[in-house]
Amino acid sequence: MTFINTPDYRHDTPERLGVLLVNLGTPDSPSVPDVRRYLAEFLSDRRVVEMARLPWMLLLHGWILRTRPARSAHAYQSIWTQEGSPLLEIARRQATALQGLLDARLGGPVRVTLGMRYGRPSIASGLAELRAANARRVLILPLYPQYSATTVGSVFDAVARELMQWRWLPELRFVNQYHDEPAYIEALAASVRAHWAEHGQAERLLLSFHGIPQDYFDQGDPYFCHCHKTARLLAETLKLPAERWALSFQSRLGKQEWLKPYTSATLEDWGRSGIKSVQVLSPGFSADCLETLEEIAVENRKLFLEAGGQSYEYIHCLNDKADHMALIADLVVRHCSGWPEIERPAADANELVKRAERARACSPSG
Ligand SMILES: C=CC1=C(C)c2cc3[nH]c(cc4nc(cc5[nH]c(cc1n2)c(C)c5CCC(=O)O)C(CCC(=O)O)=C4C)c(C)c3C=C
Ligand SMILES: [Fe+2]
Ligand SMILES: [Fe+2]
Repeated sequence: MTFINTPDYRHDTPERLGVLLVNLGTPDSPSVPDVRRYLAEFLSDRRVVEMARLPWMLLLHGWILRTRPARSAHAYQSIWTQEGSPLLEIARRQATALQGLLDARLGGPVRVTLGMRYGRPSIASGLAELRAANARRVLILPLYPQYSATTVGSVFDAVARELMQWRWLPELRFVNQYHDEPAYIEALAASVRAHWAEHGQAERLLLSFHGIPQDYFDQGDPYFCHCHKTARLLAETLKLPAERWALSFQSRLGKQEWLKPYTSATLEDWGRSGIKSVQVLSPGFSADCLETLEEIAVENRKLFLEAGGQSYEYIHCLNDKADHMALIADLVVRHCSGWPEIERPAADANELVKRAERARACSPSG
């Protein structure tokens, strides 16, 4: 076997714990060629599109990648900022905040890096940074609260594919989901309450999650159930009666049936049936992105107002809010329990040096 990614860890420097924060990823720029490249990578993922390969590749390259990039690029241009794509910029802020929290709590033995499932910085580059930091233990933390094979499963594939090329593997742990974590539900509830304190309460609260094809759920993907549990716990925490809120699924693509009810249809129904004011939250997105800033905040607003609604407010994702990042830091600490960086933090910095010295005795160069 040829290992492409050598040389490996070092014997002579203190060991660290690495945290790879992962999110979906975004194009390098909102230009049509960059969006096409991004969509080609994303939509070639077998976890995302389960259709038989040959017909899907013909459809993808023969039609979708010739038509969709222009439309998607236009949408990306509308949300792009000086800092670039909101998803990536927020992910960077999240990584910085998490590093700060873990440093304050553990005194410095943890290195946080970022890896995007599609586009850059890649999962491979994030793992390489962790290896360069001598992170012998690694926690993979996909920032998807609800598990789906299309997202979390796909992150696993990318990590495994990269590590197949390493000779010296890290110890590895993986966060699968955190859809019912009390601190996550409480952070969502706090963001809704803060919005209510400033703007008052609308007639209805819509909890809109990214959809997946219905067929994936029928075959066993637990995503639908995770979304429902998150929504129920949030409504209970907010003490919202059933008639004041609903759950829906957005971002449908293609002609097949996706999870229902659709966000767009729900908002149109509400507008037509005399509901005047709504607030919309997307609890499944840990960071604002195209799907919230354009599809929810702009497109769906238009649908509701055209159907007769009068007031439409979008409540932002948790992004790098303090309570959100504190819960992520807590997830890290709990998932890494038993590992030395967590169990014997700052007070034992000397111990780390001593261990590095002991290890040097058996390194080829030592
Ligand atoms: C076949 C398609 C798709 C599945 C299944 C899917 C699942 C899924 N996606 C997210 C989160 C995000 N998706 C985003 C954008 C996006 N999603 C799809 C397709 C599927 N997603 C496409 C083609 C796009 C690109 C934009 C477009 O052309 O419409 C984003 C935003 C990325 C950004 O750059 O801002 C996120 C985030 C989840 C959580 C999910 C399943 C649970
Ligand atoms: Fe998506
Ligand atoms: Fe979308």
